[in-house]
Amino acid sequence: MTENAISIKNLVKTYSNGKQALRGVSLDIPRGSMFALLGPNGAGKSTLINTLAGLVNKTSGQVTVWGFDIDRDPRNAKASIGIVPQELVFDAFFTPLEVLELQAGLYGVPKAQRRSMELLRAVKLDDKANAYSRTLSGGMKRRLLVAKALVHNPPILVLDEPTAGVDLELRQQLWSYVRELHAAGATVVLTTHYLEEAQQLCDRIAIIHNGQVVANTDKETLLEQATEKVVVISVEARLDAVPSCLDGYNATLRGPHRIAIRYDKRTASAGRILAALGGQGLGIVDVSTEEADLEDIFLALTYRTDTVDA
Ligand SMILES: Nc1ncnc2c1ncn2[C@@H]1O[C@H](COP(=O)(O)OP(=O)(O)OP(=O)(O)O)[C@@H](O)[C@H]1O
Repeated sequence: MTENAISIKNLVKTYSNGKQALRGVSLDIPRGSMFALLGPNGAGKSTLINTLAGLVNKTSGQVTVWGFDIDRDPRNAKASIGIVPQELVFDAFFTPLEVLELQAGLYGVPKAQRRSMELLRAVKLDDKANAYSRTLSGGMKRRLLVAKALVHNPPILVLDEPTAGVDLELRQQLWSYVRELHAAGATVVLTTHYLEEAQQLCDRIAIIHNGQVVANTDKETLLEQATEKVVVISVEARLDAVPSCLDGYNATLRGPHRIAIRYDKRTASAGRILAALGGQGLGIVDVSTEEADLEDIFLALTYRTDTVDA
């Protein structure tokens, strides 16, 4: 039995118009992980997720979901995954309770094992159980889609850009529920444009760009790849220009009393920069450093492959 929730080998998808959306993607998503799939628009994230869901037919490659090959055992593969799609699509004339009951029916969940009301309570929609879906706000619809993805009790939950256009409070509610599911054992895969969200929520991160995986590692390792740091030094003296002792550094003024110096932490240190400034009689009053974050790494990686592709 495989340890991976999802295992993808050399996945290629070429659409009928010739567009190669996935160009040999290999990716293992460990069971029990909280996994982020990041990538700019058009990178291939939805194509990847829709392949897992059985909505897109792959061109070649091998995919297993919870150990079930999607070609040889599509029924079990589908039963192992719940997908929250990007678009808010509902039949407006069904109530949330009916939406969940219908979905349970589609998945063949016996009546005695259905838990529609429990799910509505979990996503805080129990008071809307019998309202028409068209009367729900965007955020409520999003929550209903999460409940819908969970009716067949799948061990894997995939959320495709779930918080795009969702306000901050709701986003936090949604994430706290997703965290609960994860703590209860679910494997969670999410695609997001909010890098900060991936950084806060996920333990593993893959970056996909132009249909290829350009990074796939645990969050800490990815963050360690950031080699650039910034030290910001505030001084008493009024500065008109960067002091000449910083020649050779990438230094800029951030106002008349602050200097920001970018440096590569492998070859320089804040201490050395301070030492260079120390003898100048500028009166150092404050020093702070800024670490690169996921966004910097993301930009560096996607920029690099842009350049390679060009
Ligand atoms: N049905 C289709 N026919 C042809 N090309 C498609 C089709 N669906 C997607 N594409 C193209 O495949 C590429 C990958 O698209 P995909 O939707 O998977 O990217 P994405 O990373 O999910 O982007 P977004 O964040 O914008 O949803 C894009 O260039 C897109 O235009």
